[in-house]
Amino acid sequence: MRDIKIVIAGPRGRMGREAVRLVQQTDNFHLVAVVDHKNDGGSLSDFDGFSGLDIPVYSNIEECFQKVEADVLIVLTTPEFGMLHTKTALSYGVRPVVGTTGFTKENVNELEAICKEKGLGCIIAPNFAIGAVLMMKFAQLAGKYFNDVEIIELHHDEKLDAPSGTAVKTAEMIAEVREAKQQGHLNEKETIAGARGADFDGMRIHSVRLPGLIAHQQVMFGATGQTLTIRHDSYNRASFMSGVKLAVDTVMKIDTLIYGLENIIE
Ligand SMILES: NC(=O)C1=CN([C@@H]2O[C@H](COP(=O)(O)OP(=O)(O)OC[C@H]3O[C@@H](n4cnc5c(N)ncnc54)[C@H](OP(=O)(O)O)[C@@H]3O)[C@@H](O)[C@H]2O)C=CC1
Ligand SMILES: O=C(O)C1=N[C@H](C(=O)O)C[C@H](O)C1
Repeated sequence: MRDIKIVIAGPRGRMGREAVRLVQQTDNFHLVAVVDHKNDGGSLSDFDGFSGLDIPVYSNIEECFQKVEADVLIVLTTPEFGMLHTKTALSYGVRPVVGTTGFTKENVNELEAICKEKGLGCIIAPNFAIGAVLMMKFAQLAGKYFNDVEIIELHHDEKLDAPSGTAVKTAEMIAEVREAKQQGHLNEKETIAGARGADFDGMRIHSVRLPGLIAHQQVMFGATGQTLTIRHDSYNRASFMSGVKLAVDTVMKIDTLIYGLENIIE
């Protein structure tokens, strides 16, 4: 297995901390730097929970790639910075593995064009958990047979984007196969704005935010006399790490952009 030199953006975050652990535990992965907008210089070991990790810290991603040779950037920052970090990595010939959510269709298209032009791999994964990827695939299968669907995503209350990247991806995948339909009663009216959730191609997406939750989603289908519910729960962030590992290994072997782990799992 070839050695892969990795930079992580957002190392002090909930996902970033897990990713640092993953890289440390994987023989052919080597953490060469981290990008942390609030800290510049010094070492990752200066921060709580990273003792012994003598890894350089850069606040400026451009400076990071000018000084450090890297193969892959793992992007685990906030929706506001995800696009900037991904584009910067590509401009330095570094392959991005993007966990950050909140990308628009236009963002994905723009990145796809850059990857094509440069012949570089990039993976954007709205959800790295294998169970969540299966939940989306199963929901897509069900969407061929049921055209009434409501997606209910439930997350911790520190989450910045709504709906979740997973919910949007699920809706996109269902929309590829579902017979178009505007759901609910033709004359339905919200007496409180937002009561019926977000409208994606006539499907509804509901976002629940509560302390105590991590990342959960159920996709409910309905037809005469029956419902079908497909549900996935992540109880911790370690649940995402086998997907991050798969994405890092895979991004080194591709020269285009892949949006969604369902496109790379066997
Ligand atoms: N694809 C997947 O499977 C998963 C994706 N996610 C997504 O990953 C992202 C991160 O989630 P999570 O870890 O929970 O969020 P956190 O808020 O815990 O972490 C984000 C981290 O990014 C840091 N940060 C913000 N801006 C910058 C910047 N410009 N440069 C460097 N670091 C920066 C923040 O620092 P500070 O707080 O100091 O500002 C923080 O440490 C979200 O978009 C989330 O939706 C989450 C879980 C799974
Ligand atoms: O912010 C999170 O926590 C998560 N974000 C991703 C999303 O928006 O779908 C993936 C997972 O649901 C956890």
